[in-house]
Amino acid sequence: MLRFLTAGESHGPSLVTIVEGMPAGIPLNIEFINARLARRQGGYGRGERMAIEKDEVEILSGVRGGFTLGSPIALRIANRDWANWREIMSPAPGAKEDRRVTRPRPGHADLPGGIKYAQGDLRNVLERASARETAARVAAGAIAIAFLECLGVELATHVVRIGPVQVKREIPFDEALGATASPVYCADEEASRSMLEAIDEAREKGDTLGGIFEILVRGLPPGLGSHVHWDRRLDGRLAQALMSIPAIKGVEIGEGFALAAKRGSEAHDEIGFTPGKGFFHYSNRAGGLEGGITNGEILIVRAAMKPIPTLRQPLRSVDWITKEEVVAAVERSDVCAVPAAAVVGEAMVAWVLACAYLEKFGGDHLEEIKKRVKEYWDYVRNL
Ligand SMILES: Cc1cc2nc3c(=O)[nH]c(=O)nc-3n(C[C@H](O)[C@H](O)[C@H](O)COP(=O)(O)O)c2cc1C
Ligand SMILES: C=C(O[C@@H]1CC(C(=O)O)=C[C@@H](OP(=O)(O)O)[C@H]1O)C(=O)O
Repeated sequence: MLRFLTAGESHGPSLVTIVEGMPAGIPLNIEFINARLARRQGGYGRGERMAIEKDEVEILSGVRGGFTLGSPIALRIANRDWANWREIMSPAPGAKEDRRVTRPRPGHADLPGGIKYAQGDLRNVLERASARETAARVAAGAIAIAFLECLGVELATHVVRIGPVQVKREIPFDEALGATASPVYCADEEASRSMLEAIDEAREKGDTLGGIFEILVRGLPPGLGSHVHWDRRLDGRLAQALMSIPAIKGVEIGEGFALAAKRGSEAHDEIGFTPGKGFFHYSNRAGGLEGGITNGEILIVRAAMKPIPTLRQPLRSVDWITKEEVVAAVERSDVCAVPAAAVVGEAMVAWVLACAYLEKFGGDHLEEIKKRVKEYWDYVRNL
């Protein structure tokens, strides 16, 4: 079984990831992971924290000579900001009473987390609820991407909405691959410019924006996931993985919510067959998944992110200790983090797909898995 755990507070010394169950023999180098960490830090609309951090991974175990060993892979990403928080975040006794966070921010874990974990200082909740943790996920996801690339799988991730600005046309896979050149990771030039303006306007007003990103995956065989049980359906697993990203509030597969308004005759993908290539669909409204199983078409997954909840013009709240009406705490914050969230989304989708591959094909060394995958493709193409 493939799994990963992360640990680390936003302003603690570092983030830690342990990846367990990754096969041996996957080529992996630090630059490959760091490039993805840098991409997560980027994207127009980020706040001052990203000027402090320069995320770089340290590989503590599980990789030798540029290849995974099959043993647990332990990764560490240092928090540079730790130097400024040493005293406040110290594990030693002696709470800093005067520095407590007591004005819960609407839209954050501050209040429900404070109630649940019975904390006098809401910082004890927000430190771990912070999306800083997603850097650790991107590091784990990079290993999953390295694995998938060896199996001929490609991922393209792009932003399709920021606040009121939506991309008005369908972006094909190869064009989506180029989205990283845009400051908002959007492949459409005109929409990209309007997105930048929308973010600037929100910043000027002390406001924030959300949006939608899309992940396309090419090269998946039909047959990953299963219809036989609720927790084996790949659509459900992808949705869970994406929804677990802070601030993600909706996930769509294929045409998703729009399908609800269509007639059946306009909603489904007719089936065709080419000898020597196998079955195909004439359209891909299902986004590559039917019955919780990949159907051989490009996987299309979208996720909607709500606007960043920390506002420079804060919303009403109630002091956690005195119960007086106050305005919410203002922490330094991003104005828009949809491009960054898209990178995290890509990592999570890659992770779920890596799990699905291992479940279907098994194997402990990459070459063993590649052989099984190739045999399966031969079967699929020659049906
Ligand atoms: C990459 C990324 C960056 C984020 N940056 C901020 C931020 O700077 N300020 C903030 O208040 N929320 C930020 N968030 C959102 C909060 O972490 C999130 O809304 C909060 O943890 C509550 O979780 P929920 O929205 O899933 O309910 C960010 C989310 C992501 C994915
Ligand atoms: C640190 C990251 O994002 C943070 C996510 C975040 C939140 O509340 O989720 C709040 C901000 O933290 P800070 O208050 O330290 O500026 C963001 O910068 C990161 O993405 O690496």
